[in-house]
Amino acid sequence: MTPDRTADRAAARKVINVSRETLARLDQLVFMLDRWQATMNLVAPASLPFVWTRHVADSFQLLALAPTKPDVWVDLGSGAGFPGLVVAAALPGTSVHLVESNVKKAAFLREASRAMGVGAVIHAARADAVVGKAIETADIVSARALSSLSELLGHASPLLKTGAVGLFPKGREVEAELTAARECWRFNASLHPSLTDAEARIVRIDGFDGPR
Ligand SMILES: C[S@@+](CC[C@H](N)C(=O)[O-])C[C@H]1O[C@@H](n2cnc3c(N)ncnc32)[C@H](O)[C@@H]1O
Repeated sequence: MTPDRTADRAAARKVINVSRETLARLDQLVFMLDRWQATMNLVAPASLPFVWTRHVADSFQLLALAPTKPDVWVDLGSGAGFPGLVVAAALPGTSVHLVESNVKKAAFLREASRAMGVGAVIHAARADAVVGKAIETADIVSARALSSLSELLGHASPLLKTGAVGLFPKGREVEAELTAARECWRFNASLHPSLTDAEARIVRIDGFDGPR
């Protein structure tokens, strides 16, 4: 491990307080990401030395905002598995669905899930093709860096309507995104500070009544 990577993993461990087994699964995720990143662009190359804080811990912090022991967690636009594979590593009893439209990234998710031994269900499809269809209900629906909040609510609406809690990490434009989303949708939202980025917030959707 490079000195940067070692220090970054140690910093992330302040947020990621988990069993040895879960940590081993997360180490395996990072190992797989390094291996596949050599031939395809899974995450921004500049973020790789900081993969533990920028991606793993940033994903892990969502767990504190979720109801305890969710049965079903759906992550939309999972990319390299953030936050979906981190959730799957931390919640072995939860059925975790990862929806990713890029077939190469979906192949990575399948291989990484197998290597981690987490058995996440990978859907190589666009969110709209599976949400409300193959996936009818969930306790949690998450998405990081997929689209604007308003579009996210559209993608997640069949699950939010049936009672899922939404967890959506957002950057400094979060207030503007909330204002725009309120023009299209009726929902209750709370904002939570990010433990990994002082300017970021996590939007938690706790009630959703559909379009305006
Ligand atoms: C910017 S990346 C974010 C990946 C990951 N969530 C993260 O935060 O690192 C957005 C991902 O969503 C996928 N994507 C875009 N539109 C999608 C859709 N409608 N349904 C499912 N996945 C989609 C892209 O292929 C890409 O992997």
